[in-house]
Amino acid sequence: MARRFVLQPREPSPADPGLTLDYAADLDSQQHAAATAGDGVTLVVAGAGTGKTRTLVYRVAYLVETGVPPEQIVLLTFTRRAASEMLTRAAGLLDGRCERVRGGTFHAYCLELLRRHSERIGYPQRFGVLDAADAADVVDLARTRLGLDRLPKRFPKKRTLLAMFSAATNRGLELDEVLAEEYPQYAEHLDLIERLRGAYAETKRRTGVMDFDDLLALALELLRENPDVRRQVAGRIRHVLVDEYQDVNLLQADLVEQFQSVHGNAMMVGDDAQSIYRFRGADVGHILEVQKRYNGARVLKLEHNYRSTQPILDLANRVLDEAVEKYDKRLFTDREGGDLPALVAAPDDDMEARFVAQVVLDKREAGTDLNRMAVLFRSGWCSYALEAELNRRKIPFVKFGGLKLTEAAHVKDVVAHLRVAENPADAVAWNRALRLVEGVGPTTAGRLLDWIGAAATGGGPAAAVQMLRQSVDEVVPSASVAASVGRLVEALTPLRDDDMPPEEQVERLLGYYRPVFERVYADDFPKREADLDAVVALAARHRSRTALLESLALDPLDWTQEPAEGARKDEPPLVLSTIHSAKGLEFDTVFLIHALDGVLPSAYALASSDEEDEERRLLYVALTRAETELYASYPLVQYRRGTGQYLTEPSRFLSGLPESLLEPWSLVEEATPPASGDALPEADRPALPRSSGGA
Ligand SMILES: Nc1ncnc2c1ncn2[C@@H]1O[C@H](COP(=O)(O)OP(=O)(O)OP(=O)(O)O)[C@@H](O)[C@H]1O
Repeated sequence: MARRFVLQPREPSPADPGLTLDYAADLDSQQHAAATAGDGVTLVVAGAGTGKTRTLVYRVAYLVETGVPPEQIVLLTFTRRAASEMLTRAAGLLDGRCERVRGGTFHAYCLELLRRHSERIGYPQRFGVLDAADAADVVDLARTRLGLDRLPKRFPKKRTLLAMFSAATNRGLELDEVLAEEYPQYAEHLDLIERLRGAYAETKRRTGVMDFDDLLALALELLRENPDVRRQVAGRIRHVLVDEYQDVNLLQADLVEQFQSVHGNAMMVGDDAQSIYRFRGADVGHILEVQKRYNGARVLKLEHNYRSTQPILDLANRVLDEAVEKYDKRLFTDREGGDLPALVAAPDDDMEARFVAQVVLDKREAGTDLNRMAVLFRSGWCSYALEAELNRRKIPFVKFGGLKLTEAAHVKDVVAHLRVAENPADAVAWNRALRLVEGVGPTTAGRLLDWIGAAATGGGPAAAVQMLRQSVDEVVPSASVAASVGRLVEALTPLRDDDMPPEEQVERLLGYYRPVFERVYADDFPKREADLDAVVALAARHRSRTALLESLALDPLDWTQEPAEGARKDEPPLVLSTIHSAKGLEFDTVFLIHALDGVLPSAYALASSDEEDEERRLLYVALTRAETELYASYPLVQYRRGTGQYLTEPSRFLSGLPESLLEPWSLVEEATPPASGDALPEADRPALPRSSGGA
C-alpha cells in the first residue's frame, strides 16, 4: 500500500508580525496559550465565565490566519446557533474566510456525512430523521409487527423503552446492563425488550428513518467499517474543535477520535464542573480521561472569571468543593466588592413569587433592563406561581426550556405531511396524516398503511402515493371517507415537486390542513395559529424541504410565550428558564427559585454519588450565570396531592453553608403601608428585612 505523507501547514510563532490580530493583547495569558496552541490534541478546561467562547473564536481566527484552509476546520458545538455565532464573531475579527469554517452540532455533521455515504450503510439517500415523539410511534409500529397486542401488565412505556435503547447505544452498554443499572424492576422482561429493540431497528430501516442516536451510531459505524471513507473524511479535517466537551457521550467522544485520526489535531474545550446532560447519555468521564484516550494530550486551564463578583464565585467554588471527581481549578476575578448571595426563605410559593416580582420591579426602576435578569429553576413546573404573578403585574417574560415549537401537536401535523412528501415510505408520518382525516380510525389507517408499505418497497416512493390514489376506494369502506383520503392525496401530490420553494409547499399544505386544524383543535385553534405562521416563516429561511425538515428535527426551536397582556411591546422581557436551557448565558441578576431538597437535587437523582454530583453541577451552572446579584429562594411549604401541605427543606447543597458565603433572608409582610403611587397594592407588598447579619 502506498505510504501517505501528510503535509502540515507552516506554524508562525505567536509573535509573528504577519498576524493581523494582536492575540496577546486581546486575550489573557491562559486564553492566549489556548488560542495559539500548536498542533496535536489539546484539552482546554475552562471554568464558568472565563471566556471559553472568546477563546474559541480567537482559535478559529488564529488557525485561519496561519494558513489552515477554513473548509478543513470543523467546529462542533452544542447548538447550531452557538456555532454560527462564533463563526460570525471570528469573521468580524478577521475576515469572511472564517465563515467558511464548517460549524454545527455533532448530529448535523453526522447527518451530512450519512447523506453523502448513505449507500454504504444501506439507507436511501433521503432517509428521514425522527424526533423523540416520532420514535415512540415507531416503537408502536414495531410492537404491532411483532404481534404483541398485549404486553405484560408491568411493562415499560414507549418513552421508557426508548430511553433504555438510547442509554445502551450512547453509552456502549448491553441492554441487560442498562436494565440492571437503571431499571431493575423490568429485568424480568429482558427478552421481550430485546426483541422490541430488534423490531424497532428493523422498522426504522424498512421505513427509511433514523432516530437521533442512529445519526451518531451509524456515522461511527460508517467511519469504522469503511477505511476509505474514514481516510477521505478525516483527511479533510485538519483541525477539529469541540465546544462543551464535558457533555459528550461515548459515541461523540469516539467520533472526535475518528475525525482527528488523519491529522491528529483536536482541541476540546469544556468545563467538567458544568456537565449536566447525564440523562441524555453524556458522561463527564470523557473530559476527565482525555489524557488516557490521547497519549500526550496537553491540558490547559482558564480560571480568570470575567463575569461574576468574588462573593458569587466564592459560593460557586464552595458548592463544587464537595464534588467527587473533577479537575482542580479555582475561579478568581478582578472585580472588586459585590453583595453576598442571599438564601431567601419564603413562607410559600406565592410569597416566593411576590418576592421575585418585587425585586425585579425595584431593579427595573433602578435601571436594570428586564432581560438582564433571569429566573432559573430545576423543572418547568417550578415557575407556575411566578408566571401567574408576572402576568398579574404585567411584567413581560419569556420562558425557555419548556415545550419546543416542534413538539406542539399542530406543528407536528404539518411536519408529518411534509415528511410524507419527502419520504413516502415513512409509515409514522403517514399514520399521523391519515389519522387526521375525518372518519379514518386505526383500522382503516392500518389497512392503508399496509398498501402504502407494499407500494413503497415494491415500486419506490413515488409509487406509494400513486398506489394510495388507486386503492382508496378498495380499502376505505365509506365513499365519503374515501373522498376525504383522496383530498389528502391530492394535497400531497404537488409537494413532491422538489423545485417548489419550501415556504410555498407549506402554504399549499396549509390550504388543505387549515380546515382539518380547525376541526381537530376546535377549542383553541386561534391561539395556535401563530405557530403555523412561524412554520411558514421558518420554511422561507430554508433552501429545500430536506433542509427544512432537517433543521426542524435537529434544532427544535424554543417555544416562547407571548409577553403578558398590556406589557410594553418594545421592552425586552425578563427571562425564565430551566437551568439546562440557561447554559452558556449570563445575567446581571439571577434568581434561583425552588432551591428545595427533592427538587435540586431532584428526589429522583439520589441513587448514586454520580447522580448527586450531577445535581450539584447543575446548581453550579445556575450560580455562575450571575454577574452581580444572586438570590436563591425556596418556599417553606409545598403541596402534594393526596397528603396535602408539608414542610420543606432547602437544597442540601446550600443549607448549612456559613453566613459569610450565603446570607439568610426571611420575608415578612410590611406593617405600615407604603406611600401611594407604587406599582403594588399596599397589602400585597412584602418587605425584605434580613433576618440576620443584614443591615
Ligand atoms: N480577556 C477578556 N477580557 C475581558 N472580558 C472578557 C475576556 N474574556 C472573556 N470576557 C468576558 O467574560 C464573559 C464570559 O465569557 P464567555 O461567555 O465566553 O464565558 P464562558 O467561559 O463561555 O462561560 P460559561 O462556560 O460559564 O458559559 C463575557 O462577558 C466575555 O465578554
